[in-house]
Amino acid sequence: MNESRNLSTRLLILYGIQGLLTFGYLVLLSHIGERMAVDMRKALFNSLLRQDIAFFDAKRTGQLVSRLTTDVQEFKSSFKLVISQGLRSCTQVAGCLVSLSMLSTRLTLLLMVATPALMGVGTMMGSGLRKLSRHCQEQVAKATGVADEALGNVRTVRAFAMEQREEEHYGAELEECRCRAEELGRGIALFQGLSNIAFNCMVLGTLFIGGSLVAGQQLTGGDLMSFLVASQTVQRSMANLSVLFGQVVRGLSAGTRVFEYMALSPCIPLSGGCCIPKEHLQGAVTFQNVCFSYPCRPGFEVLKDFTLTLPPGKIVALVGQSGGGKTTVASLLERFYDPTAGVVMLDGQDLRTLDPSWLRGQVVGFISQEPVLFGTTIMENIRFGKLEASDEEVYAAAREANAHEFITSFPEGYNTVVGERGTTLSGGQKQRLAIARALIKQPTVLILDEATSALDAESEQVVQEALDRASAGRTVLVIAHRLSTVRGAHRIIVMADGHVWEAGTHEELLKKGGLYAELIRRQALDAPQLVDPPPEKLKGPRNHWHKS
Ligand SMILES: Nc1ncnc2c1ncn2[C@@H]1O[C@H](COP(=O)(O)OP(=O)(O)OP(=O)(O)O)[C@@H](O)[C@H]1O
Repeated sequence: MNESRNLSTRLLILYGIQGLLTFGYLVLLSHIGERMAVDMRKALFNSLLRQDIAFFDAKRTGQLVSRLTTDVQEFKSSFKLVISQGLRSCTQVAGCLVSLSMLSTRLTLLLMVATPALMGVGTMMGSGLRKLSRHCQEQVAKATGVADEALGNVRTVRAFAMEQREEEHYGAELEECRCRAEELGRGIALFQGLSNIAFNCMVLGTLFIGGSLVAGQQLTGGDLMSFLVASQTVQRSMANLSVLFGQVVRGLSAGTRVFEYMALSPCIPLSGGCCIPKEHLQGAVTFQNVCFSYPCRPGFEVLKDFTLTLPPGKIVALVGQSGGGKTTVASLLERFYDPTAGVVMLDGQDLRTLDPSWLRGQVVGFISQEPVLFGTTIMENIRFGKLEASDEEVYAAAREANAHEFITSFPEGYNTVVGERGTTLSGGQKQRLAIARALIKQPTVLILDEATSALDAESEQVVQEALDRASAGRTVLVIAHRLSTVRGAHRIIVMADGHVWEAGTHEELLKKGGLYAELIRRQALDAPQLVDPPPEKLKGPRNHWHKS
């Protein structure tokens, strides 16, 4: 009794220590794992936000979001499993190998020859499994992309009654996911089945060789039994490791996918380069012999030897056929892309030498046809143009954009939440918020890309008033489809075939009788009243950009 009481007390103390250590390691593991996941997500998100626009042209949002969520989660789970189960199994294997060598060196040596050979085969199978796992995760990301697109554009899906098609599309992608996951499952099953056979053969081998050693009196029967028990612990731990292996494979390929994007460095950095002091900034823009192809379509030249000057404080209109490259010109001016040849200059300085953050944040204001707002308050949406803007500056920008009145008519005023992408606002209201957001940074150069073309006549007039006000004293590039909206521009540039076809004022171009005159004639056929509008119509919403 004394002896067992003694042993029991020691065991009890050991159990206590084990409980405490288990608690400690799990707390530590969760602390490290969660921090690691947060750090990875932050680093990946930072890296994604810094990528070139060309990168986003080639990727689907769902795939990127899947890397931020599923892949990081998978990597974290594997990391935790490897540390908890993996470390335990490895320690057990190492401890038992010491016991085994003390029982019989010869048997242990045999075991140690067989084990690396088996592990070599396992590693080869493992690399195949990793490939399968990567395909599987890519397919999951693809399916997520389909769901993301359908849910993000649910209004369009509903408007075209395409719910069933989207269901089928998503279902097909999920089926593909299932096939790949099952293939991976079969691979892992084969791997585990084979490893079980291998380990059982090793037990059999031990019994066979150990039996002959017992017969030759080189080993006692008791030692052989101890050897078997210890080698079975090794086997159990190895089996655990093989189960863990599947998880590690998934975790590693998830990690590879996350680190792949973290390691990417953009061609156009977010910042760095010089800034032109405000007092010297004039806003003269020059495109000199610019050639450009989108990186995702390298063989297709959108701009060919394109030369254009935007004089400071003047309004230049860019017109031409759809797909002619007008928006591309605006993208180059914002330095979303760099030209493949030629140079874009601001006040005589190559854009590539200027700080892109300064250029986009303080010099160029961009108002597009379909403004995108964030699902937050009106105040925050306007302040997106200049984070440090005071409330007064926000109100002033809203007034300038003809938006103050409608904002204050809402019960919550500037604190009204606009819904995801601004869905709770009308097109004209969204556009005016986008104008306020662009104006708050007091840009020197303003780009208006079909800013009023999505609006009805009434809201177009209100928005146009705001744009007229905003254009005063700024270098303005207006991109327009409807030629009637740009008659008053200081200069009209007609783009065709990727370069400037003709340029001049409305009157000069009409007199010339070239492409512009032809486009005017064609549009006039669609809307005859635009050819020669009566004087009072000139003040209407369809006649803007007068050289006032
Ligand atoms: N991100 C992109 N990646 C690849 N090609 C693009 C991309 N954006 C536009 N393009 C292609 O470049 C060409 C010019 O497009 P762009 O949008 O500049 O024309 P646009 O004159 O503004 O047309 P629209 O008047 O219809 O808006 C088109 O052929 C278009 O398919």
